[in-house]
Amino acid sequence: MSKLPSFLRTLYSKPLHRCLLLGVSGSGKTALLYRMLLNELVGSIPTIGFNCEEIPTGRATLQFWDIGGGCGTIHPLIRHYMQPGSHILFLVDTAACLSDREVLSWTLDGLATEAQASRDSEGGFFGVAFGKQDRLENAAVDPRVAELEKSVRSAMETVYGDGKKGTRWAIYWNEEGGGISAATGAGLSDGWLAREFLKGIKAGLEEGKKNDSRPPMTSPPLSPPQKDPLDEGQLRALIEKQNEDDAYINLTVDEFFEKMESGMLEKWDHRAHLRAGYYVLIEILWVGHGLWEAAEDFLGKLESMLASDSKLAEIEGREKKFRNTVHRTMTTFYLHMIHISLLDFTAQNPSNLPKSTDFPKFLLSNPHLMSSQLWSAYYTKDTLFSPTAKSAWVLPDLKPLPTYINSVNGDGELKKNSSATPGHLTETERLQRFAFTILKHVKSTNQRRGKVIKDSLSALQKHIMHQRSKGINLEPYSETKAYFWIQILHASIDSLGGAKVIDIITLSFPSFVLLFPELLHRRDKGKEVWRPYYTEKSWESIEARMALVLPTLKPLPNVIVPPTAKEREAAVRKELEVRIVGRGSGLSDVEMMLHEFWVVSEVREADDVGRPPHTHGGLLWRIFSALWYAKQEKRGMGDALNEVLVADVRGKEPERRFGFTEKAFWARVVLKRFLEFELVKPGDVGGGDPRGAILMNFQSFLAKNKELVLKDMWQGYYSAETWHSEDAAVRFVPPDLKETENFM
Ligand SMILES: Nc1nc2c(ncn2[C@@H]2O[C@H](COP(=O)(O)OP(=O)(O)OP(=O)(O)O)[C@@H](O)[C@H]2O)c(=O)[nH]1
Ligand SMILES: [Mg+2]
Repeated sequence: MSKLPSFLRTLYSKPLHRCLLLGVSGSGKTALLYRMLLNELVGSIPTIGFNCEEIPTGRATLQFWDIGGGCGTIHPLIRHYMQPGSHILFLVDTAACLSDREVLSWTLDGLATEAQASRDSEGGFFGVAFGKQDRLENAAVDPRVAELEKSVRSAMETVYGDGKKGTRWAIYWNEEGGGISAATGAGLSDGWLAREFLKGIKAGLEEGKKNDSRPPMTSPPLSPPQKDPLDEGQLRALIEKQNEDDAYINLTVDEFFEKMESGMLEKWDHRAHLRAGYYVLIEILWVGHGLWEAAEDFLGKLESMLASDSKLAEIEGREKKFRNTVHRTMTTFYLHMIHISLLDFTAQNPSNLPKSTDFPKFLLSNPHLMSSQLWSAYYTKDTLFSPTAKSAWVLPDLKPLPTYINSVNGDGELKKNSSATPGHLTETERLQRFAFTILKHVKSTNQRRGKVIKDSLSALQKHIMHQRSKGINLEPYSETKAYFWIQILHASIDSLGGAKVIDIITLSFPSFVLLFPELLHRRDKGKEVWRPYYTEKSWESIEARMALVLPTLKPLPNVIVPPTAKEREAAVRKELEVRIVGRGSGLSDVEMMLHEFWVVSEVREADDVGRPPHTHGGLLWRIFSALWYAKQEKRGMGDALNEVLVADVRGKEPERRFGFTEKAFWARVVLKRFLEFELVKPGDVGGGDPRGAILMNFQSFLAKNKELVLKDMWQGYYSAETWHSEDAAVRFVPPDLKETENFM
């Protein structure tokens, strides 16, 4: 049986309503949220960043986003947490509003601003809750209470008009139930407020349906997807029939694409789409790339096909044969579905990597792909056919994409040891990893090879001396040995040669090793590789340690025998394994040292005044220095972080752009560690340049939290599909692999 039903079965899940919890700073948002969730009063520290919790209510789930800070400071951020249709629950600190005119005016201003913003951005329902009522005395007879309610009501009417109460907004007092209070739990621990708020959301939805002229008030309710007219058996029968008269089965992949790009395919039907996707993906797997490159490749070919067709149609004076347009989300979606089926197919056929001629067999074991309605379980029509989804990759709005991990063990759990450091390494392996990391760095950053090598060698020397001084048993540093491996690996990489080679930038070391087993894999061999070039005496000499000593027997090789097909296949398999299990390769101390060294030197060399961060190191630095200043100036760290988040969400092209989710992720990761970090030297903010002091602290911060230098850390929390989506670029999308709290 195929896996199809496992992810087509769960078509109907509970509706999830996205709700923002707003209110002035200290109004009790966090206390309210956790009273609803845990029925406890949680400690009272101001929220830095945000909390996100799901409160099951009736037959729906309310997903609350509690964003730290008052409306004034966070207002510019709100849109990054909001989606069209997000609902808002605005919390009023009732007691403070009565006793403090300033709080009252902040509250009313904030309320008016957020209500207007919600209206303007097609927001959903807007509720106002009067909290901290345990602090009121004689509320029923206090004229100030009535006065407060009147002001709130009139602010809401100003925004929504007076006829809209109940379907667009509501206020919550809970007079009969004893008020609302996170301290006593009134109105919260029994779920009253959540139920009332959900009622409002639903009333708003009903109203929205009745009145079509108004934009929808919520994320589209989960409607049953359109059913494919064909069931699994029928799909299978269709595939079998098409497999029999498959006109393209004898073409090589290149021939097929040539036909496609020149507009010469007989038809461009669903099967042809799947075939092209399958071919693109198997080629991409060989190179060591993934879905993103596959999507680019596919769309490029599609564009050529459409262009050729138009040209031919014009010349021949006929109608165009292909009517499709380029649709990025649709393409990426199907490629994703083919990709996970392909990984599965690969796992089930361990003897060979999938080939182009396996296409009929592949389809037959994944008949669901043949359904042209497959998308409808994941996307509403409105979302999938929006202009944004056509031009950018947009996440599904009905339910998350299935992942390969899900389809294997159903719970999305990554294997535990995914970031484990490798076991004991020989001196030779350490040097090989050192060399490999440097060469990858040179290739991916386009920096000057000579300078990178020189700097890295001196960093290695320091590192080894430092380790040895701590009593760790390592061979002394040897410039000649380190350089020797750089040279050997460089020649090996060059031997990979021309087009469609494995891309070493994405390759992990354990996979790379399999390409050159004779040189790198077998420990004893690796140990002796220097023998043809150096005499033992010169190899082990003191001079060879201090400086590069040229080979005494023969020059170092420039050419290395390229890997055989079998070796390449072994490497690709290993890499797939690494990717399927998450980043399974682990890094040694030497590799970690290099990454840390590069981050620090980049920050030290950059003149970053007012420049948006465009590298990972730059982003870390920006977040760290914001926190450092906040601490020195005794300002709120939450506000400082919020400023980093709203600033330069998009840096200048063509520099690297950071999406909002990416920045928020790193902000939280850095913050958590910053709170546990003791500043080495506070420095003097008042006079002079504090940069030196920050830099010193930054360096020792990184030394204590080395994992921060790994810019792929997000892979433990997010799927690549989510991380690279347009949604993640413009607003905060929570992790889809691990819970948020794990990194906070
Ligand atoms: N008496 C009383 N105190 C409350 C209530 N809710 C919250 N508090 C207190 O009010 C203070 C602020 O509460 P928080 O929940 O941290 O406020 P917040 O709105 O999340 O604040 P920020 O995260 O800074 O935006 C804390 O000292 C809470 O213990 C309540 O219902 N009654
Ligand atoms: Mg809070």
